[in-house]
Amino acid sequence: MPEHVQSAVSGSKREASPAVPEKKRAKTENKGRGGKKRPVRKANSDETMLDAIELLMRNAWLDGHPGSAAQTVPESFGWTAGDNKGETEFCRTAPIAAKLAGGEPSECELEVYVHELTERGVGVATRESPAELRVMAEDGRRPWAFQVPFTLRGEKVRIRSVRHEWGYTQADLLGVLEQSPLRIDAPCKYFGQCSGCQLQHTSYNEQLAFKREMVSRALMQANPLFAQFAVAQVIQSPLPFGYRTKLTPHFDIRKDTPPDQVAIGFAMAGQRRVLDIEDCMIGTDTVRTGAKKARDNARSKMDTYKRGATLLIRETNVPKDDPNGDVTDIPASELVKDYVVDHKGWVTDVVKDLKFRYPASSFFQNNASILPAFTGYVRDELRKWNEILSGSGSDSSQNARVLSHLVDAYCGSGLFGIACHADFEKVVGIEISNESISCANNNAKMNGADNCDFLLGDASKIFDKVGASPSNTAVIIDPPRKGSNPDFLDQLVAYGPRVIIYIACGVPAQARDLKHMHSQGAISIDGQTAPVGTKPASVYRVAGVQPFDLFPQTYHVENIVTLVRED
Ligand SMILES: C[S@@+](CC[C@H](N)C(=O)[O-])C[C@H]1O[C@@H](n2cnc3c(N)ncnc32)[C@H](O)[C@@H]1O
Repeated sequence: MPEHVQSAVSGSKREASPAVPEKKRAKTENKGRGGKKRPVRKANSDETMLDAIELLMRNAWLDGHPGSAAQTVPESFGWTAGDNKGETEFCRTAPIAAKLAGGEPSECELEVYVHELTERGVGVATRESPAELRVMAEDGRRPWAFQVPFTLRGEKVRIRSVRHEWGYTQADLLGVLEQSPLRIDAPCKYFGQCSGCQLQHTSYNEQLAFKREMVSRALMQANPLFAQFAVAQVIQSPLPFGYRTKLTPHFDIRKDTPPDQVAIGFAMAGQRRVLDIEDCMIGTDTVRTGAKKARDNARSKMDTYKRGATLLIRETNVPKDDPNGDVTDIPASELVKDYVVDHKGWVTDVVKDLKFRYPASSFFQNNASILPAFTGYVRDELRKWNEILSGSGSDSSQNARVLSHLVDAYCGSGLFGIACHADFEKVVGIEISNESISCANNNAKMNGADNCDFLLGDASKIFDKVGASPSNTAVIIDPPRKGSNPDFLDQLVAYGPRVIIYIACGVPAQARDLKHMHSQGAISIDGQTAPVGTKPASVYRVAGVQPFDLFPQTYHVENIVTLVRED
């Protein structure tokens, strides 16, 4: 393990991130100390840890002992799970964790085996080796689990516990005792301290394999029947480093910190402090140049910023001879890279021969290197199904096509609708942000996509505005990380487009949405649908699951699911 990781992870104190899974809430609601009613906490992403433990319990070693490994900390320990003691947590946590894990309370540092990774790339470890876990399973006992970042399956590591969550203890990695053959030296000197990247300690190929597995796992955890969906190999980013076209370093101005010592960078792993980062390797060359200048500039006028300020550096494309000039009539190929640091500035992104213009502060996909493949996949998937459904084999002329209309729901500034417009008679998009919708319409105009009409509104309001038979319509949905909602999904199924392309940056939410559709009888698996009282208007089969790696070195993955209506 690189020295900087070791020094970074040792001695750190974590901040709390409360997590009380839904099923536990009812039980915990009134259990505060001294009879005080504790507020009900929302379940959050730490549940992925519980999912991972659950998986651990269900795997080969513990087969036959299904169910959550979650255990509550015994009251006799003088501490109730879920309490947040912030920075003083460690001194109380370490002995408790040691005891829960079957050791002596004096063991503040423990040696543990990493068996699994959560979908966030965090190791799930126990004091027991795989062989010992098998014996435990036979005895019907459950292990106490630890969450250890920056580890890999099969590793034996030294940890120090930091704080408890439901059924597990968060820990810091102190050192790797038995190293996985998949471990590599992380290229970035901030890895292990910075919260931005979680996977730099393994090769890019391994990262891709991990992400494919995470997509399968998310689907399977939503519904075990979804294990039957074949998840394709993850399409890799052409740039595993130097890909991010947007960086947002932030800083925390504290009363006693001299301006030249204010940390400007990203959140420290597991803490609410900011780590000073001079250079971020996942940024594009242009963005890194911009970030260095923006840092220097911020330092020189630190007194003008408020606590919690954020810098914004975004790559843009500008006319070569006139960086402030109008890009409208200049071909994409003639634009050159530049950067924007003004939150109120404008950005032009280039995706092959298309240009997209939008305010620097608004949403756009942040890995330009993969966008031609990403948008190309959606376009080709629609073309493929158009040809198959038209029964026209290789005939791709527009007249022969079944799919004449495209709906781009959650369209942002029009990326997918415009990228696919040439294959459709009409494209209608919908988006809730006023600013984005006006960009989408301007972008359509700038790219000669005259058949596009982007409307302002909630995605669920699109279905009466399509103006075409559902049998001639394909729908793209690309909601935010939290996914879509039953209202939209039920209307989608009631409308019944011939093809649905569901693009997701939040794969568990996407899996949950598919689960909802399946529970309504709207997804068939092996020709079978879930038994429901009233049959839905349309039934789909999953015709493709294709992950894309838009965010190398991090645990994030984008996933595209194609659903085709069964007629
Ligand atoms: C992940 S982004 C995708 C944007 C676009 N497809 C792209 O790739 O650039 C999700 C978009 O959904 C929009 N959005 C969020 N909630 C929405 C809703 N209820 N109805 C319509 N759009 C919504 C957001 O403003 C955001 O632009």
